[in-house]
Amino acid sequence: MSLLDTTGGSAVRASGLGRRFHRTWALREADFAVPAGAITAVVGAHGSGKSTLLSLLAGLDLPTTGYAEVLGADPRRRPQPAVSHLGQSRPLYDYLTVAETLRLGRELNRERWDEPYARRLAELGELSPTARVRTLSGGERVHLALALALGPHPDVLLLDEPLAGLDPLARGRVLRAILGEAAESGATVLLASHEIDDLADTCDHLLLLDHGRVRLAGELAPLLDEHLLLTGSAGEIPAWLRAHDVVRSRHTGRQLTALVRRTGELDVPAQWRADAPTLPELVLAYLDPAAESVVPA
Ligand SMILES: Nc1ncnc2c1ncn2[C@@H]1O[C@H](COP(=O)(O)OP(=O)(O)OP(=O)(O)O)[C@@H](O)[C@H]1O
Repeated sequence: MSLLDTTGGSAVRASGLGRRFHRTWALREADFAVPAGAITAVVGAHGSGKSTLLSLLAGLDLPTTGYAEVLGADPRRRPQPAVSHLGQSRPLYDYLTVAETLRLGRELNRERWDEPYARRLAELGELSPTARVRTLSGGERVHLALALALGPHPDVLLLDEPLAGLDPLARGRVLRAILGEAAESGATVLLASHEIDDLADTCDHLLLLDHGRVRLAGELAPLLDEHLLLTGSAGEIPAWLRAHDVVRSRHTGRQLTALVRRTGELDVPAQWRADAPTLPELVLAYLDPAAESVVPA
């Protein structure tokens, strides 16, 4: 398995990183590194360990095994506020107004806070400065929480489902805000999301978790290049195909479709069709439990 670049310039690194809750391993033996400035999609089914990983990287939780490094330091000693974590619970004070919340953000991040930028982010969500947090809709809370997270221009941004509960228009706005921040300040972004379609044009790296294990990690374009979506006549998986990693194979009517990870040269016979997979096709092939997989577990 190719892992994210573990040579110099990593903003985030994990080695043997694991977290067990009672008898459940939420994350196991995670080894990867994320280069500075990368925008990484953290994807996986429900319960695959995404939030656990982001909490460990944010220093909000302790690993059971291994270690993580963020900006060259133990996440628990992270240089505040160079690392921002936006959790799924969007921690906000219900009794404050939007303006008071932003003021609190400024007070907590005096050295780095960019007031006009934070205000612009809040305006993106059409938030009235005098509105109380408890009166905001789920989407409006996301905008406010994002303004708090991005306001200090963090070097590393850990976002747990920032798009959840947003309509398609708002998802686009939020993604553009995140990308704008990354482009402007060179921030490293790890973005956990189930909205894989939205991530395809946004992220340049991928970290795919499956039952707490890292199944795929790396730069997105080469990862996509390593895989092929092959379509041919239904029947046994031919021997020339079995020489590679068949991630998923499926029969639909008279057709056999297989997503394959090339392990060397692959000459596709003329009667077979070969396509480059999209990001959603790649992710679903790895995660779909109904797959007739021949990859060893
Ligand atoms: N505090 C906890 N105590 C016990 N089990 C936990 C705790 N936090 C997470 N888990 C378990 O660890 C596993 C991974 O959970 P995690 O929340 O990291 O997954 P996730 O990929 O973020 O899921 P989702 O997509 O639903 O947000 C799950 O089986 C979950 O039940």
